[in-house]
Amino acid sequence: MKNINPQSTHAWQSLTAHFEEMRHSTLSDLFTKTPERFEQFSATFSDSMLVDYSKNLINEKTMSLLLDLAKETYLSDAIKSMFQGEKINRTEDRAVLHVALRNRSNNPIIVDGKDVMPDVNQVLAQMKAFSDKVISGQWKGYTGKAITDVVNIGIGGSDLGPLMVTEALRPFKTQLNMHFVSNVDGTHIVETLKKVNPETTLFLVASKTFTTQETMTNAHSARDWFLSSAKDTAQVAKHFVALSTNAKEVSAFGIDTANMFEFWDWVGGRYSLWSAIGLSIALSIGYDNFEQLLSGAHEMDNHFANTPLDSNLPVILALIGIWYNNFYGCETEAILPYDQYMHRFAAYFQQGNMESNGKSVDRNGAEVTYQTGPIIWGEPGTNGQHAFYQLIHQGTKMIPCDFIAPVTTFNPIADHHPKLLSNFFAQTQALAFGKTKEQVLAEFLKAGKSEQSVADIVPFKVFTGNRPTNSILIKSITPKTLGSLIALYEHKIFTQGVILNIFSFDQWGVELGKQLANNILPELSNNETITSHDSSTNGLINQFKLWRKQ
Ligand SMILES: O=P(O)(O)OC[C@H]1O[C@](O)(CO)[C@@H](O)[C@@H]1O
Repeated sequence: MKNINPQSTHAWQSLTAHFEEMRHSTLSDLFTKTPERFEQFSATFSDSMLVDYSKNLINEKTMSLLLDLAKETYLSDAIKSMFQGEKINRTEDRAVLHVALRNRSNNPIIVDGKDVMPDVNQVLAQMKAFSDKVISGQWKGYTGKAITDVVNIGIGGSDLGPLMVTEALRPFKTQLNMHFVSNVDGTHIVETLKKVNPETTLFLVASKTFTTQETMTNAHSARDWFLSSAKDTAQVAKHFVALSTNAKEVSAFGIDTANMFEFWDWVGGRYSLWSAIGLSIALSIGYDNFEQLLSGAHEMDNHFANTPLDSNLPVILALIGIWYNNFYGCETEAILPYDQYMHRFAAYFQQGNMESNGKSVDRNGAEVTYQTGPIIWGEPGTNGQHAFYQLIHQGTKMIPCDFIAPVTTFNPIADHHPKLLSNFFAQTQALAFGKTKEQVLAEFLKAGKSEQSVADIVPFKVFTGNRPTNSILIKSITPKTLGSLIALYEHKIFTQGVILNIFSFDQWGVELGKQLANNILPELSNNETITSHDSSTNGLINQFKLWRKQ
């Protein structure tokens, strides 16, 4: 990967000038000028997904300059480097190969002179055999009963992905009850253990490093709880398996490495749901459905790797994101799924995007002089409409939004789905075109009010519009289409990282807090007054100690 400062490119200079032309354009004007705008700025993927990006503040020139930016920053070469297993995660000296985990065409991918595919396929076979056994009831607990409940203990990428997918694919569920414990707050594990029976519960200890404080603390508490019933450490093997890259720590914890599902350092935590970390997904929806998820992602991988940049969906979405982030000065992006099952989708990509592109040092080690990754947030529609959409519609900030909705529902009760979808369609329309003062007034006049009597209220009812959105319409949320959708967002993040000249696959920013917490933890074990920190930290710790004593 070449380390090009995006601001040094011709395209960046041209985009800066072009922004001055565009900043006063409105979506209404853009749509009026080009009636075929939808055809021009939308595309379908695999006959199951429609991406409409026409309600953005872009024209042909914008897209052409953004594509120049992608070319000048050697995006195509970077995509090749990732798929070929080059060590593009340079600060950790690792390849970035979540694409190998779902490489259903099985073509060799070489890392350090070795094809990784045989190992990938071997772990998939192990996951299939294990999940089949547990789902069929063949795998027995220590009293001979079949497993009814699965508790995934993990955090960050070892939690958010499996949790999001198992929720999104609930209509495909097996009979197993799934639970996810992530927080080191004892409440999380305690409340979960209240719901399960040690005789019929399987714990998946999911941790790439197997050293993460939260996960190891929860795993030890789960094991203690289990042993208080089973009374025999030999029974742990029937109830605890590990999903990890660290065989040494797995054995040290007391899990037989025969019950370990391996993955590799070239799988980033936040890109790991496709790996052994996805075992909870395979248990929740069955292995065949898990494989469909991989296939959907693989299809998007092929699209990303082989499609020219100007019709490459992850690239297009990434470029539009850069347009708002770096030229319009938007700080956040909202992801708004109109699908209750997808209620963790935004939270998942909050980690995906913010841990990947929340960097301020470029690939040369210099401080950046431009904005990098956006703040990601969101909630499902229609709930968000009754909470924060007020600010999106009429606030002072421009918040580009992605609206996502399925055409069909798994719960076709009464007219819920048409109502849901009418909101999905209406919201992007309202955001784009707003309501003028004249329209507000006309409505009042039609209702028999005089212009004079409503003059005071009119300004509050005006919607400026011009608020950009993408709409992603999906035939149905299935394992396959969800796989494609996740991969679409993953590659969008990759593309933005390449263009913004940052390393998207490390996460040094999480280390300092961990280190300082490790320093503070022993200080909490006694009642001595602390003086070694700044006055705020000392004050907080000492008040904690005082109130704890009372
Ligand atoms: O799987 P592990 O090693 O327990 O790490 C969990 C999470 O912690 C992080 O390293 C930092 O928060 C994430 O990147 C990762 O997903």
